[in-house]
Amino acid sequence: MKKRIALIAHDNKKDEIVELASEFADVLRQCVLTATGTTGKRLSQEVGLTIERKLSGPLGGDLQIGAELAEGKIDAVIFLRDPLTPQPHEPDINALVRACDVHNVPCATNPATARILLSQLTPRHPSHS
Ligand SMILES: O=C(CO)COP(=O)(O)O
Repeated sequence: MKKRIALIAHDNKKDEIVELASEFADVLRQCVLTATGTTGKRLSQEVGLTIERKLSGPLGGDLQIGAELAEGKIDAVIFLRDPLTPQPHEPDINALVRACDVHNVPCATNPATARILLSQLTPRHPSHS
């Protein structure tokens, strides 16, 4: 069954999620993707991924993804948070990360962890020995 991945990035991290998604585009194309509004728009326009877009984060997108996750509909979350900029919807952000911990869903909050997570989803190529 296809993995269901949520992709989210704060504004200062959007270039990084585009770079990450480009790097792992082959893997991500094999997954069912969802994203918050602006992140999803950039990933579909700049990386060409097919993504279900929720509302923008400050308007409730994190909560929509958190609700799906609580229902068992999300297998992993890539959430590139900006730790240096206050966010008006901080409670929503915390709720999503908390939901990951409650339901034991992998949640990568920085690119280094995201690369490890996405590498695990990369199909192994059989050797031609
Ligand atoms: O704010 C966000 C996550 O908390 C991201 O929302 P956007 O992808 O709409 O910018």
